Amino acid sequence: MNDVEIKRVTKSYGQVTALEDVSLAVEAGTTFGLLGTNGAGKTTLFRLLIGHEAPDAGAVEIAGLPAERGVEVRRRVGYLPEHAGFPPSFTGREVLGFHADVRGVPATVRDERIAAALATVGLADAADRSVGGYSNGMNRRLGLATVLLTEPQVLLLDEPTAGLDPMGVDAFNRIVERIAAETPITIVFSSHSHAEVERVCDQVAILDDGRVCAAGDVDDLRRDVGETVTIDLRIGEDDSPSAVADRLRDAPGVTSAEPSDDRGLRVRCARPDTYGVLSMVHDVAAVDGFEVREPSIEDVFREAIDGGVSDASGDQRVGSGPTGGAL
Ligand SMILES: Nc1ncnc2c1ncn2[C@@H]1O[C@H](COP(=O)(O)OP(=O)(O)OP(=O)(O)O)[C@@H](O)[C@H]1O
Repeated sequence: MNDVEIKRVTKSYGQVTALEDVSLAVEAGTTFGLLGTNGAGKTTLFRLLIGHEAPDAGAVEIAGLPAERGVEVRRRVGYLPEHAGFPPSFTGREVLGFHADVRGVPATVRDERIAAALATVGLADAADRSVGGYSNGMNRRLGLATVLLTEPQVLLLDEPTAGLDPMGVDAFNRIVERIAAETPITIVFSSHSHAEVERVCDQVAILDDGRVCAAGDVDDLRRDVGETVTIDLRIGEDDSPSAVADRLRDAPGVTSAEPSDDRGLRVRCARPDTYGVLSMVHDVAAVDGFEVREPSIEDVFREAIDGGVSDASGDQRVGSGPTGGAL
């Protein structure tokens, strides 16, 4: 059973097409990552899912309801927008009390739900402090607590860790992972970070300029590009990475070869050709060091943005443009 069904959705704001012919399905119980650069259309997709806006074309269903039935949808779906803020003089517990009332949490379970939400996000000890004194990370965790109060079927988290320091990102993501493991909730989680999506999500869709350019199981997508490895080399001072890249680019098995900085060279090649490529570099330049990297979601993203197309069925066409690092 799918908790999210987006069928051929298009949404424009004046001349700007925010989403174009987007189709996605999220199976119940999945943690689904929406990965995309600034302006890719992630927030627009969330706004359509929660029924704050309607698509120009296509259909959106969530938690078994058409998204246009906004009030009913919001009883089943918890939406944490990108910039959720709270009155600084309120305590964490008061913020949650306010949200419990607004969201119609029954009085009989109100205090119990608030205590459970505080415990889940690790704020029980800070519950009676005013949120003006909370760190950024604590504020985000309080935001997460507000959307847990109704025990939703689906959680929509729009870039919940944007702007947090690595410790804050880690703390937030550990909570999301625990919720995903211990409850049947379906989670849709948007991010700019490949590493984060790879860690937290089972499924991913990569959005670029309003279009889905790859989607599917995180492991399957990684396997699709799994025959390509990335070799990061440090080239000795007497040689030029761009000259070495020029010589390698057309060599057998090499997908791409680009200087990565004034001494760095990044080569992508078919796994069986790794040794041959390293030998070729050694033949033409002094190498101070190298690292061979297995494929990651970042590689999937680059393939997709460079022109490849993939979908959840595993049907993939891989692009061959430069590996420019889109994020
Ligand atoms: N209300 C609006 N009016 C006009 N243009 C809009 C509006 N909302 C979004 N857009 C445009 O639609 C496109 C998609 O925006 P959206 O906010 O959905 O992207 P995003 O992936 O969430 O970006 P970010 O990572 O920066 O939050 C952008 O070009 C944006 O400028």
